[in-house]
Amino acid sequence: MSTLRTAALVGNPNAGKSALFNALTGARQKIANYPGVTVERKSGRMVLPSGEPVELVDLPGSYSLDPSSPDEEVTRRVVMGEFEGEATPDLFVIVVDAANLEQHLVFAQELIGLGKSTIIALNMVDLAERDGLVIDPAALSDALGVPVVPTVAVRKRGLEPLAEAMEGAGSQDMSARHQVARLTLPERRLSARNIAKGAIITESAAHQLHAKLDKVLLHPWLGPVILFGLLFVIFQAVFAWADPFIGLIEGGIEAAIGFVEATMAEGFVRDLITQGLLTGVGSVVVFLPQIVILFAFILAMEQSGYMARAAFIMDRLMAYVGLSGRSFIPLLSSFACAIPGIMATRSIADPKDRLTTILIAPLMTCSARLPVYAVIIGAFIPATTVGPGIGLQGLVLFGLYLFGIVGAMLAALVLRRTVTKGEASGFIMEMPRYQWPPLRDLAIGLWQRAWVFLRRAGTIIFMATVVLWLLLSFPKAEPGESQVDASFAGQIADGLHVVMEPIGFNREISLALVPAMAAREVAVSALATTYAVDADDEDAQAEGLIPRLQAGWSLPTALAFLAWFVFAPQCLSTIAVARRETNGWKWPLVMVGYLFGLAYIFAGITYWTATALGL
Ligand SMILES: Nc1nc2c(ncn2[C@@H]2O[C@H](COP(=O)(O)OP(=O)(O)OP(=O)(O)O)[C@@H](O)[C@H]2O)c(=O)[nH]1
Ligand SMILES: [Mg+2]
Repeated sequence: MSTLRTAALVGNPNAGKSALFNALTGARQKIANYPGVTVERKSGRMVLPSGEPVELVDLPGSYSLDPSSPDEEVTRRVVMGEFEGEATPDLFVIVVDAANLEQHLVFAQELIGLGKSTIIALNMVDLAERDGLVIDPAALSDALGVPVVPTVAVRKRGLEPLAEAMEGAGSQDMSARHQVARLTLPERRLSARNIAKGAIITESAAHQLHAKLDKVLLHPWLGPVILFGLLFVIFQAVFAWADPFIGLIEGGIEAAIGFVEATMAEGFVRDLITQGLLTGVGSVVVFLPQIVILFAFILAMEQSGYMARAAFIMDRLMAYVGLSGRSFIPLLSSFACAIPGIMATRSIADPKDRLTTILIAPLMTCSARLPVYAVIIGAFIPATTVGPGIGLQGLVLFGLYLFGIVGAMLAALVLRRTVTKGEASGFIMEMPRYQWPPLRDLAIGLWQRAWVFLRRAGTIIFMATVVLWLLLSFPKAEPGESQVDASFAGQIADGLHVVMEPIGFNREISLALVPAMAAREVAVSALATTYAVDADDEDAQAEGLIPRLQAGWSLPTALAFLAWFVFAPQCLSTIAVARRETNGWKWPLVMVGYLFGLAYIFAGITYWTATALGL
């Protein structure tokens, strides 16, 4: 009978702990090919061959039990049994990367030296084999005094032997371990080298191709050019490839509106469905294809090992503004959403580096801005080409992303010289090996992103849109009066408009910005709903958002609106996460203040300049 209740996956970053966790528990933790992906303790349930359930804990990667960053602190506390409300795990499953054995054995020995039940998952043996490394698990097990099980987490290989070893780990013979207990760090390094040497049977020079790839991709000027070119292609693709799919979704929504209008009696519920749900929420959902395309690229870059190279390339650039390549990964995650981005800063050791990264993370263009940008670009930027294969719309989108990045870098520069003053810290990150992104993982990752987007559309965006629709629909207008003028929302908009008029925002925009605090995409659904309510007959209603924007907005207004969204912190969840991660209101308030300030100033400058140029 096993008494195993909890087991923890521990080891160096990027060893495949989360991949193993997913394989063993059926969970879907994020995995990616760079160190520092997991920053929190996550637990799940796995079933041993005997049928007994075990709580399995996935931990952030760590190099030692001497934490140097907040995520490593979590690992230390769980391993040492200092984590509140939780006993020390009954069993450690140390995950080591077979192709990086020597390096990973340094921490592994420290863990083994704790004298707890321990087994080793010798993970990534497929990559080791590909590199021409053959490792003898028995020799490794003899040297370390703990069972060693070869695994390939992403192929679900070796899981059964691993589970069996976990089950049998209760009756471990600790006497075999005396040799590794209580070694100092230099001693552990030396013994790691010897143990690795003794366990590796053959080694060939298959590293060559990767070394060549790195020569090109990390080249001092070729590297940045390739990175820049790649990003350029991505934004072209977002517009060029999405069109047919967007057309399909639009057609579907139009058909649904037609169907509802043909089958339902006129009245409150029908208007709510056509104006609020289908027109409002539908105007956001049409951007799903663009989001999927963007993430297909991001996930492929993450999984292939290229992203860590990009961080390395960016390190030099980031040093100019007082940050290090460490901030790159959190900032990059912020392209999906600032919330995981801000969480990912837990892997940054230096507190001031970390704070600066949190404060600038919202300037990275999150996917919630994509619908906002896309709708305005679709309406005001002609779909012409400005060179062979270079579309103007994609170029403008690329420009907006760059604008955000440059804004973030400048903000970092100022912050590092003022409120978060301090020395820039160095950057060390091990480069993961290149590999083809596993298609299955890509598909799962994409599906998760799409699902996050659709769930937002179905919940927060839907709710905010419906509330706005209600405020727009009541009180009812007198004959001859416009419904929007008469409504509560119209009155709120009149008040806000006073503040926003100087930067070229009309009443509809001023109104849309309020519910868009819940989520940026709501700006789009709010505009769609406002115009749908405002339309005096069904023909006008069926017109769609883009023609209405074209008819109602000047180009300077549209450009100012884009500039606003580059900066404005229109997201309550981000503010809440910043509060949690900085333990107080001070920094989130600084963040909100400076971002709204920048948004107002830059929208204004854009508007006045565009007007002066006669656009
Ligand atoms: N080929 C191969 N790739 C693997 C294997 N296990 C994990 N990977 C890949 O290695 C990368 C890192 O995996 P993760 O599970 O995120 O690593 P982790 O140990 O949780 O990393 P941190 O959370 O940063 O500590 C991902 O790209 C995985 O797809 C394996 O056995 N074989
Ligand atoms: Mg992980």
